[in-house]
Amino acid sequence: MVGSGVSPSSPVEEQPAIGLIGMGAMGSMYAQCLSDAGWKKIYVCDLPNKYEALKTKYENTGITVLRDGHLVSRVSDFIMYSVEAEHISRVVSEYGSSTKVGAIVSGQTSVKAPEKEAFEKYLPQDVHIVSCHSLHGPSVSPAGQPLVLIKYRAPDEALTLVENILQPLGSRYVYLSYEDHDIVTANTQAVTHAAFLSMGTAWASESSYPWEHGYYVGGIETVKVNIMLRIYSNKWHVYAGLAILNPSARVQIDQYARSTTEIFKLMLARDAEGLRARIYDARTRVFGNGDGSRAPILLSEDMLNRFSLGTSTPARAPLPNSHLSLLAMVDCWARLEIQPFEHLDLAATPIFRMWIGVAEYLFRSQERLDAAIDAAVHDLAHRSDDLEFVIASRGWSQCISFGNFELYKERFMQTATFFESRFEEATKLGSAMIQAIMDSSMT
Ligand SMILES: NC(=O)C1=CN([C@@H]2O[C@H](COP(=O)(O)OP(=O)(O)OC[C@H]3O[C@@H](n4cnc5c(N)ncnc54)[C@H](OP(=O)(O)O)[C@@H]3O)[C@@H](O)[C@H]2O)C=CC1
Ligand SMILES: O=C(O)C(=O)Cc1ccc(O)cc1
Repeated sequence: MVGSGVSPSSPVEEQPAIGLIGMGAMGSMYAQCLSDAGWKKIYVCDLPNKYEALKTKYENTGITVLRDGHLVSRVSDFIMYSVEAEHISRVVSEYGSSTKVGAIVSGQTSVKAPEKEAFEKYLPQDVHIVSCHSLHGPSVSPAGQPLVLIKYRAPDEALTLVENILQPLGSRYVYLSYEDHDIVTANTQAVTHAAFLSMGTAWASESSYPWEHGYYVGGIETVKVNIMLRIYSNKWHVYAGLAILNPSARVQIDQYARSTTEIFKLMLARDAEGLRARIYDARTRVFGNGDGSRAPILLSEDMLNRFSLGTSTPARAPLPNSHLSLLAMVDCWARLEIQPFEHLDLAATPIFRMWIGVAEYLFRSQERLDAAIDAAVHDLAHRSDDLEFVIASRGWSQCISFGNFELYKERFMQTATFFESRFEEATKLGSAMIQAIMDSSMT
């Protein structure tokens, strides 16, 4: 194995050859970052039909484009597969046998059960496995974000070498097993995405960009809109993979739909006391008695207002909102006995961090929570949105339970197409909002 103490300033002949298979959003972000830092031997490929285009793109850079994963695997000391989780088995079965003897193999997939199976099945015994997962999207700066490392079949020096190779990302290493990775990411990502996917589907079903008409503008509404758009502007397969292939995810997404529906039934029955009891109970289970020792994630509503799409300030005082998506989220965490704050410091993605922040903002204020419960039972302004939301969350849960990628893609793309014209602005604002919240939570 290449000396594990190397750095980008080591002489070229001592540097490890780094191979990246899959040059989509994550693969190219890694290639650029590692090359910028000074790693000199970077070999990349995507599907052979993209060879010429990639070659042109990386001409005169330190990044060498090869025609396929065989060529990358046979020359590289560290190889990362950055391909769709749905395809990881097929891709590793194709190139795995070309892996250089003694190399370290890694994967970037968001769900590890299929990756682990593929590596065990198709990699030769004389190569090491140290996997990884950046817990953020490709348009977020990796600096300070969690980067999961999984030492599965490898000596300590192999882990040290991977740590050194990835050091230029500036990410914070989180060490997990393959199994714990999937439990943690189901708790943090899968169910969070279900909430935002459902918001998007609900608004698209009403053919509405509500923030352009003065609704869902300002404060936590801004977070809902920006993150929903951010998710729909990402690749559908990322969300499909981590929801459908993660063994723990389905149960949670099913519970989210159940919580949404049951709360909505209490609303329809005008059962204020039943709803209040259920929501207060969920609050105690998730937030405890609120000793106030942790600073809130969302520092101020004013700060969030800066990132509103459409109008920068609400056109009118916000209408009372049941915040059904949030009542259901906390209810769901409570019923699954998930303690979201335990994941916050260890392995929170930016989106999960903001989602807990929004839940906390609502649930840690008696006044805001009571206003939401009152609105849920007595106010009809959001009732039709809430109805669409219930249908959407049930639909997403059912779709994921079928395990059908094509169906998932159809649903996702139908909503994404509706919002597509708003993605550019939303991505800029969303990234700035995430950065502001990350900065404020690090100071
Ligand atoms: N995007 C995100 O926010 C994050 C994604 N991830 C994970 O990283 C992985 C990659 O995601 P991302 O980069 O966003 O997805 P992309 O779709 O942008 O990139 C995947 C790339 O791999 C290519 N590919 C497929 N098969 C092969 C093959 N046999 N040989 C070489 N290349 C191949 C794909 O080609 P084609 O499109 O033609 O199939 C595509 O260009 C996924 O597993 C995802 O879950 C992890 C963290 C964040
Ligand atoms: O922050 C999120 O949850 C995102 O949506 C971005 C993302 C998507 C997939 C990952 O594996 C990691 C991060």
